[in-house]
Amino acid sequence: MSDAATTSRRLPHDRRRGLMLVLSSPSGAGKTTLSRRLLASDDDIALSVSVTTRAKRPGEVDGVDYHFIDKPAFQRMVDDDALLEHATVFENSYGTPRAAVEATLASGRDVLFDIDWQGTQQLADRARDDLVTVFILPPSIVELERRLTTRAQDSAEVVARRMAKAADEMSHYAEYDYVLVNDDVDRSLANLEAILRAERLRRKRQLGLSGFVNGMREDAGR
Ligand SMILES: Nc1ncnc2c1ncn2[C@@H]1O[C@H](COP(=O)(O)OP(=O)(O)OP(=O)(O)O)[C@@H](O)[C@H]1O
Ligand SMILES: Nc1nc2c(ncn2[C@@H]2O[C@H](COP(=O)(O)O)[C@@H](O)[C@H]2O)c(=O)[nH]1
Repeated sequence: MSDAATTSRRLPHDRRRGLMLVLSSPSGAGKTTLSRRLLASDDDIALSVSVTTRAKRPGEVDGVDYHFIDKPAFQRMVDDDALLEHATVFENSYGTPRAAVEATLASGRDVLFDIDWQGTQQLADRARDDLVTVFILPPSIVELERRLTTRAQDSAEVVARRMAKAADEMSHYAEYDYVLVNDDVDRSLANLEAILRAERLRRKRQLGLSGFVNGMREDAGR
């Protein structure tokens, strides 16, 4: 369909307040996999690319997967209040650059976050109304370890450290709006898309509704 045709089908209530969709999980449950699939299928949502002090994994691209920065640069961003939230996870620092998130929301698009429970709590303190939070559980602990191992991007020691923290991470699932058990990727993606579709339709996010309804009432009175 052409742009003009799409535009002409737009109704006044299609103007939306952008939302912030957060995915959290124990390491290896599938956040990155689901994020990539969602971003590929939906043009109205953009990833918040975090800054981190952790080393780049094979295949990761600076500016795409993360902004890889050193500890002094991270501390400067904290001091300048340039991060919406930040946390130490597995002994590395991670944070969400504020400017990019604000620019995306201002352009009318939604923002996707792949962050841990500490960052989610900080975002909730600042913007609960705009936040939709999803916790992703693995089908089992054995499967979680299998996924971390077969991903083959971390040493055995790093995998062991992440497995040791998994139970603690998972204990936060009840703080989230939605929980998905990521057994089958296609099914999880479909469920994530359903959550996003429904959340976009919440009355509080549809900005032009009163003008739209008033216009119809005037038309009906003619
Ligand atoms: N539903 C699934 N079934 C089988 N394998 C999966 C599934 N979802 C993800 N995987 C695989 O599990 C591994 C870990 O997934 P992924 O990197 O997406 O996890 P993550 O939650 O982003 O981890 P981290 O927090 O460490 O970044 C990858 O190799 C991925 O291909
Ligand atoms: N609080 C934040 N947590 C973040 C951010 N970016 C990533 N993360 C979380 O860190 C762990 C480890 O990630 P990995 O890429 O090293 O495997 C994972 O739980 C991420 O969700 C962030 O900006 N803030």
